[in-house]
Amino acid sequence: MDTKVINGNRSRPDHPPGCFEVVKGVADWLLSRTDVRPRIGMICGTGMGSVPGMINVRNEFAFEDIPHFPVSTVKGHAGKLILGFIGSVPVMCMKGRAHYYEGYDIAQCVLPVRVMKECGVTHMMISNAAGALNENFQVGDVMIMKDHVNFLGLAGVNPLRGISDDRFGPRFLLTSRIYDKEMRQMAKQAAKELGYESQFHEGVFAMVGGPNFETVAECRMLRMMGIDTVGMSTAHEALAGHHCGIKVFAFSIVTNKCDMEYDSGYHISHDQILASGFRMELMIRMWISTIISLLSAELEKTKS
Ligand SMILES: O=P(O)(O)O[C@@H]1C[C@H](O)[C@@H](CO)O1
Ligand code: HPA
Repeated sequence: MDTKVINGNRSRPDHPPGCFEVVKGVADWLLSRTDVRPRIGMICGTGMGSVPGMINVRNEFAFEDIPHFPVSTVKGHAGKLILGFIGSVPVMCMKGRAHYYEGYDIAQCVLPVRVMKECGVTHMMISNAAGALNENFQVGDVMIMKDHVNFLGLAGVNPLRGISDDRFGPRFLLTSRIYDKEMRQMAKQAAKELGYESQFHEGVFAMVGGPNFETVAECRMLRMMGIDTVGMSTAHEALAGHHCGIKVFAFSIVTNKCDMEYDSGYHISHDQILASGFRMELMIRMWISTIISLLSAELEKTKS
């Protein structure tokens, strides 16, 4: 049997999903098919669908055509990986994502993030659609993440679980500064410059496993815990990005309020969430474009 030792750990036979050799192989596969050397990686969830339209596209791949890439089965998630430029900034952009609730192993869910790192990405922008727990948030608002509660991670459904490979990052990771302060500042500055300030907040996101929406008791618990928005993605991607040294920025697009009252008759559906996200696409596009202009000066400084 082919077993080998990585970091003092005896690995399982063959390559476990998302191990370094697989990630490197996928990155090499992509880099041999494009001349783009991306610096910014983007994961576009619901409501960020117009952002890929800003890209001067050089190459586009369907997720299903990329070896080992998890394929999205959710309506509204196109499942395309785009390489190109926004202005002069080389980007690698996922139009849609695969979620843990679709049945993937958590390591498979973050494979694209690790591939981004191996392709040269230094900064990452992640978005999701989320329900608002904070009473001051309205549908159509945006919440910049300053922190998260990763319920899956806390329960051990963690992409850092398993054999520790230093080529990704350390065994024991400090996560108290997971969301990059400079990028958060740029995002707030961009919202101010565009006159969007009243719709933008900073707060704490909670990732739950989904795919069901939360019960009233769960929503009340989350609010009591000081959580502002809740959704079914992002925290594991942010964790994997931070682990491998990428500067991470993430935000929630508030597509609905959470149901806090029994027998309220309030209804949440994926189609409503898609419609709310769609209404915000123009604003998000302008905002992301402004953040990227602000970021491009910093990227110039660290060009290799
Ligand atoms: O990929 P995101 O997190 O934006 O997708 C949202 C959250 C759930 O996956 C689903 C619920 O409607 O859409
Ligand atoms: N809960 C969980 N995930 C979500 C929600 C929600 O209310 N809205 C959009 N994604």
